[in-house]
Amino acid sequence: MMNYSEAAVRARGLTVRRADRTVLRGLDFAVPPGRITGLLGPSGCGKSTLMRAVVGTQAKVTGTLDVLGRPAGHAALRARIGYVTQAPSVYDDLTVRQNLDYFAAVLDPGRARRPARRDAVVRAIADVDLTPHADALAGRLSGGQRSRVSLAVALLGAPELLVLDEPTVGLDPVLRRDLWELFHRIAAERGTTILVSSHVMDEAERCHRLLLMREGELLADDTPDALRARTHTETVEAAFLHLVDEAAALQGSTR
Ligand SMILES: Nc1ncnc2c1ncn2[C@@H]1O[C@H](COP(=O)(O)OP(=O)(O)OP(=O)(O)O)[C@@H](O)[C@H]1O
Repeated sequence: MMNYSEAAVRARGLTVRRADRTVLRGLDFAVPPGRITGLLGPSGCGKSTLMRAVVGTQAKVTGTLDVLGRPAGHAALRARIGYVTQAPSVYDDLTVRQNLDYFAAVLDPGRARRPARRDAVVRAIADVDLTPHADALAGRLSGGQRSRVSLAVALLGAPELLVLDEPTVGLDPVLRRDLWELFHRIAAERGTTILVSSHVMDEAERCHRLLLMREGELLADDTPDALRARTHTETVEAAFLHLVDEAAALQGSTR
C-alpha cells in the first residue's frame, strides 16, 4: 500500500450527496504521483462527481480528501490543477491561439506577463500537436482537435495534477491512441499526475493504476496486471465483471 504522504490524491471515507442521493459512498483510495490513474466504471457510477470533488467544485463532500498535500478545494490548489470537463470549454468563434491567449490572460494577468504568456501559449499548442492549426477557428476543428484545445488550456499553467473527464469520448480509435500517447508523454516527461476517467474498458489497459467504480462504490484500487492476476482473467473488462459478480455474491450472502 502506498505511503500516505506520497499520494497526489488521498481519500478516506469520501462521501458525496447530490440532491437526496448518496452518489459516492465512503471511498478510500490513493492516486500515485507522476502516474496515470484511470477511473473506470459504467455511466452514472460517479466518476464525474469524484473528479469534481478532487478539483474542489463539488458540494456536500464529507470524509477526508487531500490533493497535493492540501484539503481538496484549497485556494492554493487552483493553479496546480488542470481540469478538463466532458464539454470542451472552447470558444468556437476564436482561433486556437486566441482561445489560449484568452485563458492565459485570465490565469496569468498583467502587461508585464505578456512575454511569459506568449511562450506558455506556444508551448501548450505544441504539446497537443495543434501548431499547424493554431490560426484555425476552433469551430472549424474536428471533435478530436477541439478536445485537444481544451487539453491545451488545462496544460497552460503547467499543472502538477491533470484531471480529465472522459477526454476520449466520441473519438475514433486513431485519435484515442494519439491522446493516450500524449498523456503518457506528459506524465513521463513532466512528472504530471493524471487522473483520467473513461467508461471504455480497453482504455484501462493503458493506465498505470486503476480505480474501478460501480454505483458510487470502489470495486478495486490496483494496477491492471495485479487486477488480472487476482481475478484470474485476461482483460481488465473481464476482471471488472468478475469483481461485480463477487460483490453481488457477497451482498447476497450477507442479506
Ligand atoms: N446535478 C445533479 N443532481 C443530482 N444528482 C446528480 C446530478 N448530477 C449527477 N447526478 C447523479 O449522480 C450520479 C453520478 O453521476 P456522475 O455524473 O458522477 O456519473 P459518471 O460516472 O460520471 O457518469 P457518465 O459516465 O455518464 O458521465 C448519477 O446517478 C447521477 O444521476
